[in-house]
Amino acid sequence: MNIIAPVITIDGPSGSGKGTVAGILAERLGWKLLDSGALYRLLAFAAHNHGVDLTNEELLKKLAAHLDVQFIPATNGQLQRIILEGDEVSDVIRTESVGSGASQVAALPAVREALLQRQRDFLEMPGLVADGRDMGTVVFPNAPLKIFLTASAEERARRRYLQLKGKVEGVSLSSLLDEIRARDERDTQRTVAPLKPAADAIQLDSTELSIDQVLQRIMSEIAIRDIAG
Ligand SMILES: Nc1ncnc2c1ncn2[C@@H]1O[C@H](COP(=O)(O)OP(=O)(O)O)[C@@H](O)[C@H]1O
Ligand SMILES: Nc1ccn([C@H]2C[C@H](O)[C@@H](COP(=O)(O)OP(=O)(O)O)O2)c(=O)n1
Repeated sequence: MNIIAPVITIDGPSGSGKGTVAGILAERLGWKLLDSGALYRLLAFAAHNHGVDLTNEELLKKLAAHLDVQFIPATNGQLQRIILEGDEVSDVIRTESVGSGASQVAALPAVREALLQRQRDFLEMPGLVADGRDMGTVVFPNAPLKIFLTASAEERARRRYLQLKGKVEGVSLSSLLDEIRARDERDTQRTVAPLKPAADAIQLDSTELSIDQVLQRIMSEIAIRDIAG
């Protein structure tokens, strides 16, 4: 019998806490993790390295189909590691400039199409936690639990600022807020797979919630649905 593994999708805008919450949930449940944004970031980063213009849909589609990438799962409190063409790129793909490039290539339909099956291939027993923009709407529309995580743009910029301060030079709260707003605009306005809650998603505003409180809310939704065994 072919048993389909359950998926929990966590979609939402930049800085809402998706990656943090998805990583902790996957570890807690012993499930696989799909950080779909990393795929778009890797593509933008690889395009830059190979001198491919971020508007060249044909070449980006080919690059996306052949991306040589390895995700090494988190263990014992160590974060997931990402290897691109043999080099560790876990940190360098997290800058706001790579995020902005990711958002540009992500608006191209041929790129999304090229990455679709690669994302679905992450699904395996006992389950998958998938974070991104279109996990609940396009990639895993039958997921038994869909979360749409938000927070005010000001709070998301503040979180990013705290995260990057001391690690990245010249980071400023006001430019982060501008960049976050520009990315929100591009991600929600694009015609293909725009950022929006699935009709059956649970919307969670984390502006006033701690990471633990967000996790508690999601754990109670998992318990209600009895999806984690
Ligand atoms: N509820 C929260 N309260 C305060 N800080 C948070 C919360 N959720 C996440 N963070 C912090 O905000 C930053 C961005 O979170 P992240 O998970 O990368 O967001 P996303 O994946 O949605 O872009 C991280 O430093 C994270 O620790
Ligand atoms: N499923 C996804 C995931 C990310 N993207 C695009 C849009 C986002 O602005 C970029 C980067 O996504 P990522 O989740 O890594 O960004 P944040 O951590 O939320 O800042 O990629 C997408 O279009 N679809």
